[in-house]
Amino acid sequence: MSDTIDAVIGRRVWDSRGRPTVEVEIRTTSGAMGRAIAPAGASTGSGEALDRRDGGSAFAGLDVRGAVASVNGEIAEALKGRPVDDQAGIDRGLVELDGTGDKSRLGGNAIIATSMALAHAAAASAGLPLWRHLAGEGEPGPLPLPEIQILGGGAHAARRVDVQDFMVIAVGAPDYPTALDWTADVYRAAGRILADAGKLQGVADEGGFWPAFDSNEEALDCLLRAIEASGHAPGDDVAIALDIAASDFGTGGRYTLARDGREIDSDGLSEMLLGWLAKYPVVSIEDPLGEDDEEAFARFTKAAPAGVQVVGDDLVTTNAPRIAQCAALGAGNTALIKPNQIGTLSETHEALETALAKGWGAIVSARSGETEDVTIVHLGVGWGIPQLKVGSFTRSERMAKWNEGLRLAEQVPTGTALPPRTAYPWGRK
Ligand SMILES: C=C(OP(=O)(O)O)C(=O)O
Ligand SMILES: [Mg+2]
Repeated sequence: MSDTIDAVIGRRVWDSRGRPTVEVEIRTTSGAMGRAIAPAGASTGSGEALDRRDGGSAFAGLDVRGAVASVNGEIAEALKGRPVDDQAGIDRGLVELDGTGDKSRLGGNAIIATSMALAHAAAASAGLPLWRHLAGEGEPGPLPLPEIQILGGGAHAARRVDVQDFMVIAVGAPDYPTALDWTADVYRAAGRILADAGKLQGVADEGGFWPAFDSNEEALDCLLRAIEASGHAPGDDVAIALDIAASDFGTGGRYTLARDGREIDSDGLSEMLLGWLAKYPVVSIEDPLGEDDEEAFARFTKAAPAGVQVVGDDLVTTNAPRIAQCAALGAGNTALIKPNQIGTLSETHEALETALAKGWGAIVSARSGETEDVTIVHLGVGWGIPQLKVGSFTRSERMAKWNEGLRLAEQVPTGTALPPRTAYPWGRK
């Protein structure tokens, strides 16, 4: 007889932007416990599950008391007595109980925290680490390759520059711990360069430096110089990854650039970005065009140099049918996987499987509003997702995840090595 759910507790806790969010704790009759916290995005895609938010005065529209009440009321009532290992059945039940299609009645935040807490409780009940429980009978993947923000911009840094994330991927690192070492070298080098130039303005939402740059290109030049100054070979050892988050500065194929207010069309934006791909060692570019600009997204994907990863985030919002639709159009070749975009772990897994079945790559990702929750690292290992995106290499809500990866590196039976270089499209050696 499988262990059953005894109690579901919703709790109001805080995220890294100082906003309330939802924590869920699930206890079983055998005494097992699982706990998870919902993250929150700032540059959200329009297809995302909707958080339930409320509150007056300082928290107008930002509080989560209603979502917490959903957990302690309807959700707790529906889950009590159910087998803790029935993730698929319970996730389906949550979607049906909500009944809206966008999860707005119970709250996307209430539902994803419940769904993730359930996985933690089932793992604890079985006496397994979460990654092992998630892998089931299958072989867990190796540690995912880290994608880490060095400079922040866009909606996460008051639009000082258009591009939201200037990141690095240590493509030449032999293993996960070394990838973190090399990224730390680049982060420190960037800090020194910015401080010397008097361009430092603290850190953006995800902990990357928030520089006083006057153009996207100035940021790209700085990042390239930081890689060089760190002693690692740009492109071969440490490459650049960008999240343009273009939906944040354009709709209907018209884009407005932050510094000069200039408006450009889809072709103009594509041309600018393709120029960067030719000039800088960029191996991955996310949301280069807006979520409603699929045709241009497809043209860009085709025009991008071979081996460059073109990632859909706002474009596909971790939604399996949408990933299939974009794959058919040729818009993108890699899906960003954010569990709270779709709202349950089962639907997240379906999105991942759809992406992989279409020949796409996949990156499991944190949100700009985060907490100490480390569930996504276990998804990366348990489900064999090849890459992991978690903002910067500072701020503890980010370090909780990178450090959890180091712990898992001691446990994953396939060892700590990244998949063979040839498994990655950007292999350059
Ligand atoms: C992590 C991101 O930011 P947010 O959580 O604000 O969507 C992103 O756009 O990839
Ligand atoms: Mg993004």
